Amino acid sequence: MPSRDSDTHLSIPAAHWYRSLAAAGLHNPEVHGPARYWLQVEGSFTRALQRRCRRRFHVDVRYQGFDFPTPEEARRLRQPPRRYAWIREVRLCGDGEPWVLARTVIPLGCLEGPNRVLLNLGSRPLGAYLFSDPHWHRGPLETGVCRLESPAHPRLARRSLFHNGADALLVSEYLLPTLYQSSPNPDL
Ligand SMILES: C=C(O[C@@H]1C=C(C(=O)O)C=C[C@H]1O)C(=O)O
Repeated sequence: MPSRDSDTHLSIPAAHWYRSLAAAGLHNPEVHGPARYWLQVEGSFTRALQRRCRRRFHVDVRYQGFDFPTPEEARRLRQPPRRYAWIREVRLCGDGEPWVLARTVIPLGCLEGPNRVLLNLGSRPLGAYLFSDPHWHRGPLETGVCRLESPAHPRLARRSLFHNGADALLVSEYLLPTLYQSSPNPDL
């Protein structure tokens, strides 16, 4: 997937998506290692990362604007190809270090009424909005196996649709190895 980031190991990689962790594990057994906690953690991912921080959590917005989703994203969202969506790419950083790269595709239908606020999130985490509004419901998590580009590059990812009535947006989170290689579980 093309990414706007010039820092190559911090750019969003191409990934294959699997409906279950077990299916992804056949392609990369690393899903059963320390990353597993992060691939499966329920509730807001932002909250889980904040619990892992010693000092400060912040969202570093790398890109946001209207653009075309990839063909695979459009299929997952059941959108016709080449229809504009609001696309947001961020780094989720803990204690000053990037831990996760996230890409969110928000079809135009999700941006009506009060959800127009999604256009102006800035560095406020998307999860804080989605999990505070009872109209949004998360669908099942998928596990992504990324194309390997360098040792510091994300190798594993997770994504899910968030539904609001007939509308849905797609949130994909790519784990940087620094997140799970030092301390796999925030409760440890
Ligand atoms: C969906 C969530 O929101 C997080 C915040 C994001 C953002 O601000 O763009 C992107 C991905 C998420 O990990 C969450 O916290 O679960």
